Amino acid sequence: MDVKICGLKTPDSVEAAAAAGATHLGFNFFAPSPRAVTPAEARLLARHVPAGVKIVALVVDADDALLEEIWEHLHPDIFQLHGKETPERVREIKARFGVEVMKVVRVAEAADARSAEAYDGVADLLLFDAKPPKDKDKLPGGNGLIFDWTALQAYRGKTPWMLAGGLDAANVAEAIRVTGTGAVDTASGAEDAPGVKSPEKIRKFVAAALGKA
Ligand SMILES: O=C(O)c1ccccc1NCC(=O)[C@H](O)[C@H](O)COP(=O)(O)O
Repeated sequence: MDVKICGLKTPDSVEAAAAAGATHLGFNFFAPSPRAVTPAEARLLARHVPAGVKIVALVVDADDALLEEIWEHLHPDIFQLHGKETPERVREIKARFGVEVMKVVRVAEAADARSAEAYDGVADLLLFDAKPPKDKDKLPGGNGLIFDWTALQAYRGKTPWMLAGGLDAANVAEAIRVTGTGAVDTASGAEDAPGVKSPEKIRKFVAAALGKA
């Protein structure tokens, strides 16, 4: 089981996630987010990431200048594209950096899951997440919202995928059972407050995802 902890901002939380057995650690470069870090900060945090654990750089409709800056500081294993990036933009980013790309697809119903098939042969990985609320002051992700997991039964694509959206230690085992996913991700489900990770909640989330709770 792959387990990603997203929106890490401190060495302690990076170390807690890696020690718990997380396979992917996410740094968030969307400036308005309470989880945002700068590329320079991420470079320092990355020193606490053990070999073999994948570094994921989360961006939202990032321009080339930001992607370059992140690339120079961090050399992430994966760019997580959490905006409205088209298949063409995904292809462009892959060609430019030669890096894996995980495209986020927001799901509320079966048609949303099917729309992900447009990224087949383009994205290396998909991340199915909940649609954000319509209010303008809400973030495009990391809102701790669950979606109807059964909508994913409609997905017929070939691209491997990860599940996100309101997952926490209490519901992740059920999410895995219902969807059959082999990869899960949380941001707010391992926090005491937006942007404040809890080492205890991180440990509990990873243990529950790995069936060790
Ligand atoms: O976390 C944010 O603040 C954020 C801002 C803008 C786009 C995406 C964002 N977060 C996404 C994630 O951290 C996760 O990959 C995932 O979607 C889970 O979020 P959550 O529902 O909080 O567990």
